[in-house]
Amino acid sequence: MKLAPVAMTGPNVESTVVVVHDDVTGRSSSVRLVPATDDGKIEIYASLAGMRASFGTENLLVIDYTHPNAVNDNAIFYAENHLPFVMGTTGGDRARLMDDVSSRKAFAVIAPNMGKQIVAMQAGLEYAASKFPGSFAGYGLEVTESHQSTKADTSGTARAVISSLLKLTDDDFDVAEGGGDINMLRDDESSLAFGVSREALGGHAFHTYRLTSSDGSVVFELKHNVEGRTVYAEGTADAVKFLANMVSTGMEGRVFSMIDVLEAGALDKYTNPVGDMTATTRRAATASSGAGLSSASKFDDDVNISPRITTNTVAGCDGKSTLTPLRSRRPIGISPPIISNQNDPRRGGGPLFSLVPSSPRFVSVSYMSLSLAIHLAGYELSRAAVMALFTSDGLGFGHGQGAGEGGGGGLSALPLAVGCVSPFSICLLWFYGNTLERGGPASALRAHTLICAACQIASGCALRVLDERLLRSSPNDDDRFAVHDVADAQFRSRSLLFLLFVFQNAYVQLLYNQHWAFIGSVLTPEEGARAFAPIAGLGSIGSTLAAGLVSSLVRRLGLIGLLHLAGASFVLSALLADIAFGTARGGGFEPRREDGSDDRKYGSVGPPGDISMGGRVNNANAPTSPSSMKSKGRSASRAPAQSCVQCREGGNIFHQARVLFRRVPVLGALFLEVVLSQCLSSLVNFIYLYKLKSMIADDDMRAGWSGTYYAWINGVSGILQFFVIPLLLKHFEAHRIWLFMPTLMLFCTSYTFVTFRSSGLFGASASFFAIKTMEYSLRGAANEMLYVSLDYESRYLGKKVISLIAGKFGKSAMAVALSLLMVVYGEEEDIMRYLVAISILVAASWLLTSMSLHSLIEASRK
Ligand SMILES: NC(=O)C1=CN([C@@H]2O[C@H](COP(=O)(O)OP(=O)(O)OC[C@H]3O[C@@H](n4cnc5c(N)ncnc54)[C@H](O)[C@@H]3O)[C@@H](O)[C@H]2O)C=CC1
Ligand SMILES: O=C(O)C1=N[C@H](C(=O)O)C[C@H](O)C1
Repeated sequence: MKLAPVAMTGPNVESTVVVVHDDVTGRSSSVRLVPATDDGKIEIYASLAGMRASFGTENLLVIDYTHPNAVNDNAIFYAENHLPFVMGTTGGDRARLMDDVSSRKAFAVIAPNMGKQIVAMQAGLEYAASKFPGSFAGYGLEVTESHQSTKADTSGTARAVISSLLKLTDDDFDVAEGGGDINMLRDDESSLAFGVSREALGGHAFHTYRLTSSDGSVVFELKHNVEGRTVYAEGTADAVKFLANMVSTGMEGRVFSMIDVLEAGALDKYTNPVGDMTATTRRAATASSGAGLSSASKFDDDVNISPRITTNTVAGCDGKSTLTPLRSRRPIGISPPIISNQNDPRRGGGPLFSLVPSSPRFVSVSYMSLSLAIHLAGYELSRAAVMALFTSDGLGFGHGQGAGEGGGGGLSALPLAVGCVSPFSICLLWFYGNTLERGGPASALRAHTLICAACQIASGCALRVLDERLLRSSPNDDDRFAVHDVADAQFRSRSLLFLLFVFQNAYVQLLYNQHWAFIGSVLTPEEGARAFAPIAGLGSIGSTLAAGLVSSLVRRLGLIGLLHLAGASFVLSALLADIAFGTARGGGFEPRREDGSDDRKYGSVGPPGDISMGGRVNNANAPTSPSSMKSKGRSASRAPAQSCVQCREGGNIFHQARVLFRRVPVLGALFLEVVLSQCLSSLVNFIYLYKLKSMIADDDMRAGWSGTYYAWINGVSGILQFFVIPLLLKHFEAHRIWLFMPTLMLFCTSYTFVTFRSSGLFGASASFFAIKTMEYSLRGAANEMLYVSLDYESRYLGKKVISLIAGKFGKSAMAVALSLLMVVYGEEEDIMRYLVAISILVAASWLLTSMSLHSLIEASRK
């Protein structure tokens, strides 16, 4: 759905162009405001003709939030021009309004209040009134309502509610023009005294109805207090969908109420009324107060909707009416969700989708989820093979065969490779963005997954040739040709492995984001909140199984065979993703580019997690999560529309971060905490890999060991994330996580130090195991719990800064430090012991930072 480029506005308003910005999707639309004068109407007629030619006669719908003075004329205009309309505007001559619309057999939803909850309350009162008329006989009624000082009329909602209450009581309450007995508050002082918050003085609707028995011994009070406009925008979205469906049935035009809309929803007559509205649409309407005209495209819905159905758009902007062409039903570019906050009570139960399992959306999401799981499985295979080859003595950076030093080392180039991952990811993102722009999401994902597969397979073939060359040449000081040949082959294989390492780590994250972007685009936020955890669980199972199989696969296929198998998994993943896109295309809900929209986001959504040094995708710095997506919606509604604009306009990200940290010190502390934890993560990973290489010289065995190790990490973090942490968080205060993580690491690194020489692999791998498991499970939940307590702007920018800078900075800083150390000292055992000692210091600094973060959280809670 799209906003139309033209909108009607008040006759006294200058014709102008406004830009309507959607905070959620980041998209903007320009809307030309045309005053509702005779001249203006000529322009509107011309625009209508153009829109109908472009989008189809039935694909236009009006949303009217204008002025009480305009109600009657506007309604006749819409009815005579065969424009179905949703009218929220109150006032005017209501009886005439109903007559005018009904007699013209026009389609409309007209309601003085679009807030679904308020409408449900009204319906309840009506029911009580019809069931128990007069049950409050003798009770006196008092009504106070407060609105922004600019509101021209008496609350239409109050009038409607009073008409129901007057069926219950015999009070002679007067609701005449001008308000009658209603106590109308329209000045800021009275509104504040009535409980309205200062920020909502410009837009609120507070209502209190009090019924008091004649002797004053019994008092009933009914309140509905709304700040902002989101609740109306949401209801309007439902009304639009409902009306589009009614039009499509071919029935005669009728005037519906919001109770009709609610009842239709309750009876599930059509699918997913809110879900099918785009976030853009809802936000645009949220920001609005005016009349909107919108257009829509045809779509075949998944269930219960006739193929003829058309859907229409919501439109609206500051006090105007808009014409809106619609292209896609779904927002694209939703940030990839990460599982966290599994204990979120808002998750609730209920079916996964409001769709039947055979519906195209269910099928397409299932295929994409499988594609994601196979992609992660392929990554596990590739990681095990690449790490073992990277540190191998023949093809890799070890010192065995080539230098004749008898096996060992192999990690000196690793920090540099890790340091190259972030810059390479940025280039890749740019490249991906271009492909996306040229071919759209489906072909971009296909092309890049196949590139990824081809690189694994081609590298495997090249490494096999180089390995044979190395085996053929016997390094012998006297045979200068053979020495040169070995050196040349090693140079090539090392360069290839270096590139493969960087490439593989950058690519896995990028493609993983694309899978989630598709899933996030196809599912509504409500469905997503239920489906993300099982989908992430499927991914977890894929990677755990693959990692667990590495050991037996490597025995059968060898390391290069493992690379080929990884390549084959990526091909399969591409195929499944293609089927997912194909199904979406067939169902008419394929995420695709939209004119003027910020669709590059589809491919450039922020990283859902990060890739550790040889690690899997983790959610340490996840920008969003299913639960946060929900809460994002919630707080976005609380936030002033311009707050996000400030986020974008406030200079470069470093400047924004400085300003933000000064304003929200808890985010500054979180930033430091993330930097230190990422430094430690890289360091203990390096120590673990060093120990692994020095204890297991055989490449195949090393790959097998590391596969099993990662299978345990994946498995344990999955169990923690899905089962243990939600349980624990019921009994322990969440902010203790911040202290728990570094304390555990202080113990683990001290243990590694004490046992470094004696305990073999166990001591070194324990630290890495602990930090990785926490990163995959606890970290995301901890971050989200902190973000959720912040205001919208802090959360939006905080996530951006922390995920973009803190995580990468921590890793890159450690990579640079380790690279320098390797150049100066090499891989000496003593140096490694120093590194373990340093890891204790880093863990201690992390603990100190966490303590300050913890006390800031405590202080803000108080
Ligand atoms: N049903 C519901 O749930 C809700 C209804 N409303 C109603 O919506 C109406 C507007 O409320 P606000 O946005 O607060 O008022 P507002 O005064 O901020 O905006 C009204 C806009 O309508 C424009 N306008 C005036 N005459 C027009 C015309 N002939 N054609 C097109 N546009 C015209 C004005 O230029 C102004 O920008 C009120 O009647 C209010 O009671 C508001 C919120 C919720
Ligand atoms: O003007 C408003 O703001 C509102 N108007 C409607 C009304 O008059 O009832 C609905 C809600 O009160 C907000």
